[in-house]
Amino acid sequence: MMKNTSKGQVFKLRAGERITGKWHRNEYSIIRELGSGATGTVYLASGRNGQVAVKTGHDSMAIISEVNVLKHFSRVQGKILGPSLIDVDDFVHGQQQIPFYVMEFLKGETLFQFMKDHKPEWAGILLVQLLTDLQMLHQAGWVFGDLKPDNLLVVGPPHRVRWIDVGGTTQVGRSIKEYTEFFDRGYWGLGTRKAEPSYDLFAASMIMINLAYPQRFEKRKDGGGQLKEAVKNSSMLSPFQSVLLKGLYGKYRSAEEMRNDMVSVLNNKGTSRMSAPPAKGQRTASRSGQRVKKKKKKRAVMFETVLLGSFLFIVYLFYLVSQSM
Ligand SMILES: Nc1ncnc2c1ncn2[C@@H]1O[C@H](COP(=O)(O)OP(=O)(O)OP(=O)(O)O)[C@@H](O)[C@H]1O
Repeated sequence: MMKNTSKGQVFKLRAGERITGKWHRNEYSIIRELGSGATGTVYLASGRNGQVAVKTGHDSMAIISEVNVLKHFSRVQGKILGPSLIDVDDFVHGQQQIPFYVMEFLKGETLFQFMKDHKPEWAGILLVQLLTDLQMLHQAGWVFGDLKPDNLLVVGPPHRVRWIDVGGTTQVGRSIKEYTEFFDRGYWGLGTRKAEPSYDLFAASMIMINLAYPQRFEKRKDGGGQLKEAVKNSSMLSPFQSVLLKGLYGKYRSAEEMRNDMVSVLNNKGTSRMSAPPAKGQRTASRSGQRVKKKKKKRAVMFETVLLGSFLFIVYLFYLVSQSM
């Protein structure tokens, strides 16, 4: 099913309203709306143990299906991939019984907000984190499906990409349940809509393309060639070209393979910059020339120090990522 963009919501809860679960009797006080989509609306609310995200819907089957996916996520190798599930219940609103579930509130920024304040290298680091989680999900027999920036948040520090909206998660081998054209390899003529790891890896590459082209773009005749061109023409993406193109063309067998390639590119990027040749034309005989030379040298040392610092920071981040696995 292509994602329905019409926001068919039956009712809205207002700030300050309280809902009480019919079965578990837990009470939640609505703080504000976080967002809404085809299956329901998500609210920030306060519960007995602090802030939570409450998703209400009108279609109980869709809500149950999301709850089932969240339950599966919580069992994936003991690592929480999506927001953790806290409560599932119904509440009565007028004549209606409304299904809802309560999950961990992920306090974070969208990928676009985050990238505005951070260096382009961060896109690569977030991709590495995403691929690490995808590897676990795939190993557990699931494919994320509707992978796109809207379904990701960056929490922290330490900064970490987390998934939200697990509605599109599909068991390996089935047909992708939900997709968004720009991130769908079927739309670009680069593969089927069968749920397999390579489906998510295509979308992971497209997330990077979307970060470089926030306005997105329409497909032309040769979708594959067009994406290749888009990667080559972007200074943000071209260092990752080999990895992104392999992801787009379905050349990776696993998220782990793509992740390892991405880590190598990030490492090489750090070291090759540090070993860059010194600037030309520094040799002068005069004393003023010597001063210029000294200044340049000082600047070069500072530059190298900053680069070395950034490189060590990236290595430290990888260490944090591996610790959180
Ligand atoms: N656990 C959470 N923590 C913080 N914010 C959340 C959480 N879950 C959802 N949100 C916010 O609520 C918005 C709507 O979430 P929802 O899951 O309904 O996504 P959607 O794609 O808009 O909906 P649908 O799957 O129903 O089409 C998200 O874009 C996100 O900003």
